[in-house]
Amino acid sequence: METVVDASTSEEANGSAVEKKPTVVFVLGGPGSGKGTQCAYIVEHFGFSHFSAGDLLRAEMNSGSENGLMIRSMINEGKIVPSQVTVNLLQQAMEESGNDKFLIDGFPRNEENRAAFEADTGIEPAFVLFFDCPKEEMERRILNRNQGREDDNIETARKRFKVFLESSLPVVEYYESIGKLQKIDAARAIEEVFESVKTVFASINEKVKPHGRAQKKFTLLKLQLKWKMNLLRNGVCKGY
Ligand SMILES: Nc1ncnc2c1ncn2[C@@H]1O[C@H](COP(=O)(O)OP(=O)(O)OP(=O)(O)O)[C@@H](O)[C@H]1O
Ligand SMILES: Nc1ccn([C@@H]2O[C@H](COP(=O)(O)O)[C@@H](O)[C@H]2O)c(=O)n1
Ligand SMILES: [Mg+2]
Repeated sequence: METVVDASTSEEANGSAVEKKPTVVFVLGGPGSGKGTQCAYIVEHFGFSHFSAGDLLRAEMNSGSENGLMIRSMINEGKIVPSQVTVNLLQQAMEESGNDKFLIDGFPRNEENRAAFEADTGIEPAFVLFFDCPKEEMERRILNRNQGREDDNIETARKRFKVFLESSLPVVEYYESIGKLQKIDAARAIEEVFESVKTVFASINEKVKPHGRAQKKFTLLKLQLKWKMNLLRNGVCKGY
């Protein structure tokens, strides 16, 4: 298993140890783009714990909790559940896992999600994976998924896609603007997509190995410049 080192943490300042925060990678992409599928492979290869915000919400919905009815109605309408509910579920799952490396899948879904997670945990993602897939392919995948999800029908899928465009893409664009976005072409076969994912994790590992503060800053600036050049050349998504 390969390891991934967080650029922002395991460093010593003035001889004293700085508190080591967990490494968090946000995994974003439209409904059905393949986030959960790829996360399972990443867990196997890179030792992360995987938490899907949607899965946590569905478990909470089925647990008979006081938020259950509200969550069911939001999910069936493709709407985004208030951040405090989702952030609490994520924080609890992270604490209970005993791990310090997390793939947070399907989160942050909007600016409110992003700000609430940062305010409550003090954690910023090491980087953000974005699975870029055309709408027609995502629709096909959702309608063929067959996992008994109440929201896997054409009507709700279209609502989810609209919410993705209006609320989630701006968050993707935000991470692009600060040089943290790693865009993956998700329209290919599962194995091909994972080859690209592996390259991202391996190259991040190589580039953020702990070294001097000045060298680290220089490396990050170089990376940001490279990502920005790529994004300028390719645009942020498949032109939804
Ligand atoms: N690259 C791929 N090619 C073809 N089918 C795929 C690919 N990746 C995933 N799938 C299939 O598409 C469906 C959706 O994948 P997955 O559940 O991973 O998407 P997701 O992004 O997590 O969706 P959601 O946002 O709705 O949770 C699944 O049935 C999965 O097996
Ligand atoms: N941050 C989030 C994530 C999900 N939801 C709700 O769950 C639904 C399903 O999410 P998937 O990632 O499993 O597709 C989604 O449509 C939302 O209703 C949320 O509110 N907040
Ligand atoms: Mg999923």
